Amino acid sequence: IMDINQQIKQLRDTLRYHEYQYHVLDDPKIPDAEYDRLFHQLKALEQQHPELITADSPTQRVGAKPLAGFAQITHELPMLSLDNAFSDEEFNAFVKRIQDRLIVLPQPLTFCCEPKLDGLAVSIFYVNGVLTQAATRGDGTTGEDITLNIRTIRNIPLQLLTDNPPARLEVRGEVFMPHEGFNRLNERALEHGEKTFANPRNAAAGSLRQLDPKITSRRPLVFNAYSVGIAEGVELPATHYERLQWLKSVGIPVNSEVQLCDGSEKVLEFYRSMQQKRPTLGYDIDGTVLKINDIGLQRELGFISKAPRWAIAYKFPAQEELTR
Ligand SMILES: Cc1ccc2cc(C(N)=O)cc(O)c2n1
Repeated sequence: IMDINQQIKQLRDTLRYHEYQYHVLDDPKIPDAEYDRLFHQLKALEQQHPELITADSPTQRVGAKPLAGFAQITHELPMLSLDNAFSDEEFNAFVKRIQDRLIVLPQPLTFCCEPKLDGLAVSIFYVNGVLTQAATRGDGTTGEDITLNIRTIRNIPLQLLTDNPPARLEVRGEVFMPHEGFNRLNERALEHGEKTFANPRNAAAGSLRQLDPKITSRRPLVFNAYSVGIAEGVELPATHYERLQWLKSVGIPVNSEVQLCDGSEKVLEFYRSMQQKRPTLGYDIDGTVLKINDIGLQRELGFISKAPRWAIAYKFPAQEELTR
C-alpha cells in the first residue's frame, strides 16, 4: 500500500493528466463525475495533512482573500500590438513589403494562420515548470499582476506537463469568455438585479480585474496561447507553428483552428474560411492573425516601432452589435 505522500503524488499526477486530456486535447478519458471524485479525494487528503499542500497542487486554484489592489509588472519583452489589414489589397501590400525586404525570398512564403480571439492578452510565467506570475498586457510595457486570477482559469496548468521543464518560460495568449458562459453569466446577473456585460470581451476583462479571485474562479474564462515570450533553458523549434505544438505538448492550450498556409492565396482562403466558420465557433473572434512562420525570417524583418513587420491582423468588417 502507498504512504500518504505517494497517494497524494499519484492523485496529483492523475488529475493533471485528465486536465490535459480534457482542456488541451479535448479528449477526456473519464467522465466529469470520476474527475470530481478524484479531486475531492485529493482535497480530503490535503485537509488531513495540510503540511503536504503545495501551491502547484490541482486543488490550489482559488486564492484565499481579495487583494487591496494590483501590483504593476514591467514586461521583459514588450507585448506588441499588431498592424491591421482591412482588405485583400492591404494584406497583399503587407506581403509585398515583406518580399521586398527579405534578402533571400523562400518560395513559397509559409504563414502560420490563426483566428484573432477577441479577449485580453496576458503573459504567464513558469519557473522550473511551475506557474509563478501572470500579468495583463497593459500598455504593452507595463501591465497588472493578475497571478491569483489567472490561477483560477481551469485550462491553464499550474505546472507544465514535462519532466524536463525550462528554467523560465513566458507563455503569451488570450483570455476570453465563450458565448455559452457569457449568456449564462448575464442571465444570472439579470436574475440577481446585477449589471450585465455588453459583450464577452468586457465580461472577460471585468472578470480578470476582480480583486477577489473567488469571483474570478466562478467566471467561465478560457485561455489560448499564441506565442512564447521569454524562454530560458530550452531549445525552441525554428518555426512559430512548431512552437505552438511544443506548448501543447507541455500542457498549454492552443486554439484548434491554427494552421499553416503556403503563399498568400492559401492565406486568403484561410481568412475566408474563418469568416464562414465565425458564427459557429462559440466564441468571439474579430479577424485572423497571419504570421511569417519561420523564426529566422521574423527576426530578419523585426518590428516597426510598436508592431512586428512579420505579422498582420486581417480584421473582419465591423459588425453591427451582435444580437446574441
Ligand atoms: C504577436 C501577437 C500579438 C497579438 C496577438 C493577438 C492574438 C489574438 N488576439 O488572438 C493572436 C496572436 O497571435 C497575437 N500575436
